[in-house]
Amino acid sequence: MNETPIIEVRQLTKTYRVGEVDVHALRGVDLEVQKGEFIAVVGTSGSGKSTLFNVLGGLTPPSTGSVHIGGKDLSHMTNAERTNLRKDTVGFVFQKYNLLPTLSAEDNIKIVKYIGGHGTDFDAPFNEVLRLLGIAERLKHKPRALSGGQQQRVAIARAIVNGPAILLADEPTGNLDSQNSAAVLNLLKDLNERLGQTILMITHDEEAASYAHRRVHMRDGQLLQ
Ligand SMILES: Nc1ncnc2c1ncn2[C@@H]1O[C@H](COP(=O)(O)OP(=O)(O)OP(=O)(O)O)[C@@H](O)[C@H]1O
Repeated sequence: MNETPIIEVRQLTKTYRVGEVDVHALRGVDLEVQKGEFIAVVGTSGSGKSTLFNVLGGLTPPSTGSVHIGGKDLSHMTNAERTNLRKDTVGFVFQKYNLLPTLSAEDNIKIVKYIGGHGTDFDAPFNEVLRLLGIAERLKHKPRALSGGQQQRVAIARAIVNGPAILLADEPTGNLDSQNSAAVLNLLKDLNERLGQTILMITHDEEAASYAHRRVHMRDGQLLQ
């Protein structure tokens, strides 16, 4: 028996109105992602990757078509439900790490647990995340004392520490050299293989995409699978 996909996108379109011109960023996208998959969405600049990411994360409303996340129809969600989706179901990682500069690496991760209402109970999964981070000796350091790759790994830990069903990563290695990119991609792979984290990663880098189980190509607002 097939499980319900964790992400199910049907005939999704998104059109932006820019002055007098319609920009068709997504033109009928279909996508199914099963729980535990690690998928790379590859495509050139302007192909619609970030728009897809923003729609999946409930940040941008689609024009037409449907998106189900964890079996729930995004278009039928209230604003409050969409906020909860961003808080509990989807973890985000961006090209820029967006860490708080005055907090240590460890507190950057822990603060999300406080905000998320999960209290101070730092359970086994949290400790496993810290272990997989591979920067145990640097956790007390502020972000500026960490390399870009280390900062991105902290940002990834922060994104998943509340156990989101899906991790959306938009160009997570876009600012990194090849050594730091490999460290970040290996962390994503470990999280997927060891914790079963579902990951959707956007990239224009084929090398980065090779870490995923499956890659789909985006061109002119359409997904070629
Ligand atoms: N907020 C917006 N308003 C108007 N047009 C937009 C907006 N966001 C994206 N677009 C347009 O939609 C198309 C797809 O953009 P999108 O950012 O999704 O592509 P992308 O593949 O993520 O590109 P990049 O790799 O450069 O980030 C482009 O033509 C872009 O100019």
